[in-house]
Amino acid sequence: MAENARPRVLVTRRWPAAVEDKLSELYDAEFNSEDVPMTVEDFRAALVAFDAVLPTVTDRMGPEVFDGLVPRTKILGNYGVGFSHIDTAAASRLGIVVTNTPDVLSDCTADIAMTLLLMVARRAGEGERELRAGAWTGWRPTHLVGTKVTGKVLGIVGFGRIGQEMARRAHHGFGMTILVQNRSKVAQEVLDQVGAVQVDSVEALMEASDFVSLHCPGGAANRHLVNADRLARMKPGGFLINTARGEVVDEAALAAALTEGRIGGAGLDVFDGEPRVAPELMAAPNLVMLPHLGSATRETREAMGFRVLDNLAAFFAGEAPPDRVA
Ligand SMILES: NC(=O)C1=CN([C@@H]2O[C@H](COP(=O)(O)OP(=O)(O)OC[C@H]3O[C@@H](n4cnc5c(N)ncnc54)[C@H](O)[C@@H]3O)[C@@H](O)[C@H]2O)C=CC1
Ligand SMILES: O=C(O)C(=O)CO
Repeated sequence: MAENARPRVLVTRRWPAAVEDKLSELYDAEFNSEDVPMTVEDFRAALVAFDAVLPTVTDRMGPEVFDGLVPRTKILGNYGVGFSHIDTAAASRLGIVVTNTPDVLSDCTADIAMTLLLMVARRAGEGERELRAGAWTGWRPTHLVGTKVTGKVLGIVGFGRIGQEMARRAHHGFGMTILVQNRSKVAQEVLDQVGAVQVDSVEALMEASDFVSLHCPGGAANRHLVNADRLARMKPGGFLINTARGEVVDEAALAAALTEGRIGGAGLDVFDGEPRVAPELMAAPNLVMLPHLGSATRETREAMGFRVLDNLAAFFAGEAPPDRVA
């Protein structure tokens, strides 16, 4: 970069206007005006042309994006907390720093997990569809009878920032008993805030919970963490909620469990290979699906953008970016 030249920054999707304005003010910023996911070739070209590239969850940055490059890019400022779409080891080998946007989206993502839990338990999607179809014949004691949420057991897989927010909502708002399964031991005082008990296996959690909500990262390590065997361990009538990543659940096994009525229902905000949704899921009963809305509030989407800006500012000032993940 020539001395005093502003860093060249590429934003891979459209961002909230306030953040784009700030980026244009501070950097030589370029936006993907068509707002469609970039290809591998687009990324390879970007990595040799820009000082910073700001990708997001729809950008698959696998090894083929980085292979054999001599990049100009020094930082990938991911817009989002999950970064399993980026081959961080390949980026690091090329000396590229990777950052994410934690915390600012935890509330809203937990809200969507709670929304899915309530919607599927109380058959809200079915009810709305029936009413809009003009098929509602009136109140009756046996109409769209769902499952009570208050006082039930919620099992949380992945007790990090979002998992803990989910537990707060469920425990303090709905009197739920919280079980936790986490990769590492959770501090007792953190469990005590929501009266939670940590169990030592996913199996134990599935067997003891009325509702299971997934809040771990995606990626190869957690692919099909919820598989046919673990689904079979759920209580008959139990519910599965996934706002983590699509690949965490074996979707074919989930669709079978729903279709055969082995579990009560499921709520999904994320899908393996999204935006494609597996036909088996489309056909499955007792399933509420949302198009990856976890962080989709005006306030949060702006905060995510400004969090990326904080990381860029620190990086280009020669300081450690606060949210460095690789
Ligand atoms: N639906 C949506 O729009 C959104 C989805 N997400 C997803 O939520 C994930 C979690 O975000 P945060 O809570 O901020 O991350 P975090 O890093 O604070 O928490 C993740 C937790 O999962 C645990 N974990 C990892 N693998 C595990 C396993 N196999 N079994 C049990 N626990 C495991 C970790 O130890 C950690 O405590 C993100 O990685 C992303 O994939 C995040 C934001 C929005
Ligand atoms: O931040 C993430 O990981 C998302 O999935 C979108 O906010």
